[in-house]
Amino acid sequence: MARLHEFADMAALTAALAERVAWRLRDDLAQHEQVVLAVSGGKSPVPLFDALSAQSLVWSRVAVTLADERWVPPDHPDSNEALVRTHLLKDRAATALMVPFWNGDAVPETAAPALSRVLDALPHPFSEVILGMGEDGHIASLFPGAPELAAGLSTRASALAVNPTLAPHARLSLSLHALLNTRDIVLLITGEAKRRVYERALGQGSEEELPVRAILRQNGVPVSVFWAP
Ligand SMILES: O=C(O)[C@H](O)[C@@H](O)[C@H](O)[C@H](O)COP(=O)(O)O
Repeated sequence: MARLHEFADMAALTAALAERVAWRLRDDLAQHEQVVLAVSGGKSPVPLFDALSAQSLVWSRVAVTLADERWVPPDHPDSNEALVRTHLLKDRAATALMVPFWNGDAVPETAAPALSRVLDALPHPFSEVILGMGEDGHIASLFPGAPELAAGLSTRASALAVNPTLAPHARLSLSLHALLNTRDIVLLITGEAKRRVYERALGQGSEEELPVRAILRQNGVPVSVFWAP
């Protein structure tokens, strides 16, 4: 069951969420030598990344990885790795370890097995998975209508290639199984349109129609929805 946290604006949301994620990482660092934070790309998390990079914690023991990657090199403007390196792995967080998805292969299909092995070797469960959501209800790169969606929702492999029908770029995404191997999930959404999608996802319908339902309907991992207009 998801818990909704509503804020008056993005500034208030960002401040509260940065404190919360930092608290969780510190708490886990007190008990584990290395902890893992998995983050989504896209526009929504940029202010959060900036705020998080100013948080004081032992970042050298934090591995930062992705929920998904657009299959473009890190010097491409759409690269999620570049977004994370630019906005999160700086200031106090500059010493965090980046675990990228991109390996230079021509297509993500050939990269998925090796990435799954890299991800499986990281400490589990992850400390936190921070997800965004598209207006089509996708999370990570689990897109409605993608030929790989059913596999993404059911495979035990950690990573899979996805070829969205509408969104740009082939992708490499964590599977639902990997997204749920965490102590906590944050779903960060902004604006009225995504709020309506979220409300709709709480109602009846399939996970294939709105993949975000797959995390809202499970009870194994707490999900906190952070929303601002
Ligand atoms: O790389 C990506 O595209 C994502 O990780 C994706 O799942 C993103 O979180 C949503 O599309 C929301 O994106 P915005 O925040 O840009 O709306």
